[in-house]
Amino acid sequence: MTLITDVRLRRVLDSRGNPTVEADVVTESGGFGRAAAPSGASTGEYEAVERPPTEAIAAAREHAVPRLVGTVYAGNQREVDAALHAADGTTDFSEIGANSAVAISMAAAKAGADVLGAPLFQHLGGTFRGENFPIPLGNVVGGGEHAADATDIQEFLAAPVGAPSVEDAVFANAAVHAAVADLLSERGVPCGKGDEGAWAPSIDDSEAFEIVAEAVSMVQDEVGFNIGFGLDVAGAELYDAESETYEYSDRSRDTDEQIAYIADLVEEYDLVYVEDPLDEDDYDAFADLTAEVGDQTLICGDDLFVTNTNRLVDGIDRNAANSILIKPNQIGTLSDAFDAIELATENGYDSVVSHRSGETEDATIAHLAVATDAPFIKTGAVGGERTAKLNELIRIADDAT
Ligand SMILES: C=C(OP(=O)(O)O)C(=O)O
Ligand SMILES: [Mg+2]
Repeated sequence: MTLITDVRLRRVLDSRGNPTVEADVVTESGGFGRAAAPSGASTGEYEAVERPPTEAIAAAREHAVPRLVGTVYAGNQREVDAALHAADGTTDFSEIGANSAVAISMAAAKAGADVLGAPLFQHLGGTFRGENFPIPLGNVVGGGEHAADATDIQEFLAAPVGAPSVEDAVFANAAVHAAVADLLSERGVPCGKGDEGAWAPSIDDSEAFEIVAEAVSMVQDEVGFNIGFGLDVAGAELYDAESETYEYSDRSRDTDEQIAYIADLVEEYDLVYVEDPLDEDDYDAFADLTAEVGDQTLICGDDLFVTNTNRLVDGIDRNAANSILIKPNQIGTLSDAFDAIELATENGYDSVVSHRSGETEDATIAHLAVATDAPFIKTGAVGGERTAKLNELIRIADDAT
């Protein structure tokens, strides 16, 4: 019943107004799935390759579609993803593009769920999934590669760790986002939003820390549960390999100073989450920081691990980080993303399923997080392409998908 009978690919718009790949998968019995690839701006050096959409679509039509249609069952995700790898023939999807691969992989999963008449999370995770929900990390202030003239640190994230339900958590993040706007306005700071909907004021990091800490504490008092906050430093974007320093607007830090700086921030703001505090090549520095503060906070590898089990094995061997960001398009298929989550879980690393800065209304990651029992999801706080995922989580909790 889930035999794939058609795969259609097209260019659609992403949230930055750039073209991206959308895939439709149709099965023998009329099952249908549609999914679109997201796209990063602060991409890791070791990510699978995103090709220009027109090229990715042409290559996938030539190499992948003939291998899937009439041969592969959408209900068998491993088979779909193995066919995508075989069609591509490289280790990094540089032939058909990770954007074509991930769009097809996710669309096939949805077509498989459609035939079964099961919600996507249940098709992917099994019948006993759907009881636990990830804590949403929502960025409320940001800069780095996501906004010009804003903070050096890429993302300041609300983390409603004490929320009694996913719905409460989602609304708490939106309330922190709104509280930040009020505080900025009180200070007379004008601002627009960055790529992910976070406020992007022209302030330095220390002022952002003050404002976010205050906003979090205000909302925490209102809602009566614990809200922490976290960061995505996007350290690789700050790191200058030539001088071996992290370049902030007001100063440079060498690696030891960067480790000490982050450890101080964890202490001072009781941070519950720190993503990519260090350069993507520096496992040793990640290990040093994890040894120092890893019992107090999550140290998460995004550009460090790029959802890749080979890189995660290296991290586990060296005790670098204690958490991994999971972005399906960094690795190209849902099966590979699943393998990364499984390996992480087996080794005590928490998984954080994540959006990209360039997104669409696709909500697959909400289902992926529930299917894998991931403890966290990072998908923004406001904005249509972000709320697509947050609202889907609320619907899953309400049994309404
Ligand atoms: C979501 C992120 O940004 P991008 O998609 O630009 O890599 C991130 O760095 O975690
Ligand atoms: Mg990141």
